[in-house]
Amino acid sequence: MASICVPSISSISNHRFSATDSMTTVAILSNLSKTQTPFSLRKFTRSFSFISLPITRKPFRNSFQVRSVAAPAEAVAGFDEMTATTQRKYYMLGGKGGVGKTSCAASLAVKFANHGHPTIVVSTDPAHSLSDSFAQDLTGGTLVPVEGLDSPLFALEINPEKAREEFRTANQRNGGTGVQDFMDSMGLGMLVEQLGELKLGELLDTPPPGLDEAMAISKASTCQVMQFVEAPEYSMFTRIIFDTAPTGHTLRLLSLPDFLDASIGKILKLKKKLSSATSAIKSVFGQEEKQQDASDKLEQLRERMVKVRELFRDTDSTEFVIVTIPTVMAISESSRLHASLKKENVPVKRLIVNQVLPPSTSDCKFCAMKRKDQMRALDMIRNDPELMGLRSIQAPLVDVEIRGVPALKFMGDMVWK
Ligand SMILES: Nc1ncnc2c1ncn2[C@@H]1O[C@H](COP(=O)(O)OP(=O)(O)OP(=O)(O)O)[C@@H](O)[C@H]1O
Repeated sequence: MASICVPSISSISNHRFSATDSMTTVAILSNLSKTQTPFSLRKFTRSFSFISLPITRKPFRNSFQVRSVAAPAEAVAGFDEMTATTQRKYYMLGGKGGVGKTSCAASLAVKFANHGHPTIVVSTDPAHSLSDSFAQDLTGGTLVPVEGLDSPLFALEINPEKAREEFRTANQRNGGTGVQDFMDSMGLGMLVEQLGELKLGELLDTPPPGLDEAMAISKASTCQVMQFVEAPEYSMFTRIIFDTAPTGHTLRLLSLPDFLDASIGKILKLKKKLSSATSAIKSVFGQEEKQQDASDKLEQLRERMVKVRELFRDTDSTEFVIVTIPTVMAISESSRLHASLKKENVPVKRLIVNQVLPPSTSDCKFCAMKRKDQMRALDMIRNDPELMGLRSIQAPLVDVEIRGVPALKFMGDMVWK
């Protein structure tokens, strides 16, 4: 009998129960029938071509199971609890590039929607892949309904170009072409040089590579998140999922509100100190209104950033899920990511180890070597002081790309239990 080394979506979708099925296969299939309406289950099976590749079932026994690596992880809620309340929850998924962040985020969004939660999945990664993952056009920087589900699921790819453009235009609208004019309009022109220490000038005019983008996204995300929180048209959504950019970018994004808050706070303080001394001169030159306007806007931005920062550190409403793969490099990066998130007080409970090779019973030497290598990496997680306390969830490497709603549903049922 031919055997394959990895779980096959196509085979599983065409599968009939039998007494010889491994527990895992039965679990997958019974999960599918439990969570899908007969209609969507039909759609699921229809969406894959039926190739009759027999799968070697026995070795799969443990490969889909959720494994906890340390005692505190036992207390981490399973999917039933994640879905239990209608109180709004935010999930951020992050990790090294290419490990499966988008697939995990999109699969969680599909699963929440299928469990009756009106859901939004937001990509803050400048190199968006939500559209590719859902196999639908979700571009444009606005909320787009995801097709193929019976419940409301919307996607949003934050457009960094648009956000950056808006940021620059707003900056120019504040009275000129750059930071000097902006600061002049605040009555702080002469302080621009002294503000070098804050790096605000650089930040606004000639940001180092990547920082303007991070800032634009941070601003767009901040505004977007606040829109989710405040605007009545979003109040129906009970689950908001962020597919974040690879590690470095995400960390900068998380720490930017703090940095900007401190910078804006310092500017406002300076402005206050100077305002009484300069108000007479300002009123003569008729700049009072413009200054007040700029000052109010800065204050508003600061308040929003404080709110967003608090929201992302609120253990009741928010969770950051780290996604990794069983390689030394990815795990080392996940460990550093967790350390940084802890420092930022961002709640982390779960670690998804994606693309784990199930044991092979064929004589594929490459598969056996690869699996051995992955087992060493999994050991590393068990012994890593940063990662050992997280609930570790293993997701197998499957034999086709995870693309489209049915495949995401399949993945969601493997990962989110
Ligand atoms: N368990 C899996 N089995 C097989 N293929 C997978 C699995 N998880 C993800 N993939 C595939 O791996 C590729 C990368 O996945 P994905 O885009 O989700 O990663 P990412 O971490 O979001 O990447 P990026 O950092 O580039 O945004 C995709 O082609 C996806 O279909």
